Amino acid sequence: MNIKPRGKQEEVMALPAKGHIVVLGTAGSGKTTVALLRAHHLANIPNGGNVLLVTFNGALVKYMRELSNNQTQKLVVENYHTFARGYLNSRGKMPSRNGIAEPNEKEFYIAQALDFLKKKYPTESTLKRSLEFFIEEITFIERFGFSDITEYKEAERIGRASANIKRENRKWIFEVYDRYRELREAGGKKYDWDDLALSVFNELQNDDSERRYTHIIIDEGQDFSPMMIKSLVESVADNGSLTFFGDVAQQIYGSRLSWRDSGIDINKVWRFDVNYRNPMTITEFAKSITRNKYWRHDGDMIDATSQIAKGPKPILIEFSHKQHEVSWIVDRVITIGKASSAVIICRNRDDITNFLSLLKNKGCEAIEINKGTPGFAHLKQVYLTTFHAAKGLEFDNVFIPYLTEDKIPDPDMIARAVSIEETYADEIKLLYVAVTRSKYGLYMTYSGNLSPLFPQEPNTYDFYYEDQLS
Ligand SMILES: Nc1ncnc2c1ncn2[C@@H]1O[C@H](COP(=O)(O)OP(=O)(O)OP(=O)(O)O)[C@@H](O)[C@H]1O
Repeated sequence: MNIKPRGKQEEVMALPAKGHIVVLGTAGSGKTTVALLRAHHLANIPNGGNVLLVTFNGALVKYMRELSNNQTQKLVVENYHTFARGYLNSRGKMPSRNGIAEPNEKEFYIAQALDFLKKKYPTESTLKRSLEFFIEEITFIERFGFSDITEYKEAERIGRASANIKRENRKWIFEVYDRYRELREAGGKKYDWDDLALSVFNELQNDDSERRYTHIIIDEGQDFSPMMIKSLVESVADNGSLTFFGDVAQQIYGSRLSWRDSGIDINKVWRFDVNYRNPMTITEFAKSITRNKYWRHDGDMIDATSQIAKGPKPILIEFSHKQHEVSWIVDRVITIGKASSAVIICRNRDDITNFLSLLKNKGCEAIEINKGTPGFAHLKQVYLTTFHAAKGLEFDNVFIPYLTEDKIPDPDMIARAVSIEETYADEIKLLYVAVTRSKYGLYMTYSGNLSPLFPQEPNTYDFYYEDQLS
């Protein structure tokens, strides 16, 4: 990485290797870059300790490992769950067979717990709420790590499901949670993916041995639950440092969770507001997404400026048939992918599979990005990815197909939604993440009715009907 930190990036690089640091930065402002540079800097301190650079998803771990090809032995790059499993295993607290309940198993045990309590208290109305309601609220309890009903009842920042539940009725939800854990443990699953962090935290409290990491750096921190961050704070050696990088505008997992609830001890927040990736045209378009009525505002959001003045305006194309839309994207992405990196970002895996086979029929071996993809994103090549896995990555050209009302927001998410409004607010952030992946061109297409999440400001993009295309 031959990047010279500039402005506030340089100031953060120069901060002492002790204590807690929080950096909030807009898309493309160099959070991942400075996270990597600082990780290397800390790992190279003579006689210094080990450094953990931790992020949320597997694809980004691969990307960061690729960027830091001169990994030193003292620097470990991994995702939170790998860290958590490894730590619990080192303490003899991870069953030899996988002891973590997958989301479908979690749903199964919560449904059982709910049935049990409904039978026990047949007239209690709180217990008549939907299964989705209980899954969402139990996940919230786990991510905050409330260890008893009193803590949960007193919590000010409440989960969105419980927002319309009287405080005295939260005890019913907690009872379902207790029963869920009993049933899950009886089924051989000591943890689920959302309460792993609480177990790590509790274990660390009883662990007097020397900490493995002197410094921990968190990238994409906005998607870490408060309990995950608390456990990382606890994992750092006393003489060490914790540096948190995040962007609330890109919070696509666990909304309503805030790093401010996670025990990070700071007196100053650093703000990166210069975008080094997106041309000004894309930055302006991304800002228009945040002015959509479905966007949920947050005081930690950064008002961005772009470092790159020149670039084409984003393009939106309406097609009369989906078939035409797909053919246009396939032809166009193959042409563009010969001279630059080009990605098609889809809402779900089925669409990716379809594009992969259509591209293959035309002799193009596109790469699907997932946690196993080795080194990518900067090659002249066609890529495919989901909105979620695109997080943190960048490409010269980005294609986003199927921007129709029946696809975005995702109908499955709407069907399971406890609150439609909140689901819209979550889904619109996915669109924001996707558009800000582009270093140059941004092509968006649809056939049918345009998604309500698309910005209502036609001056921020160029619009074409398919018959206007050359
Ligand atoms: N000081 C700099 N000089 C030149 N290029 C930079 C600088 N800082 C960052 N960049 C470039 O800007 C782009 C965005 O950086 P990076 O991916 O680190 O941003 P980010 O804040 O993590 O973005 P996001 O949150 O959107 O994933 C990268 O191509 C990076 O190389």
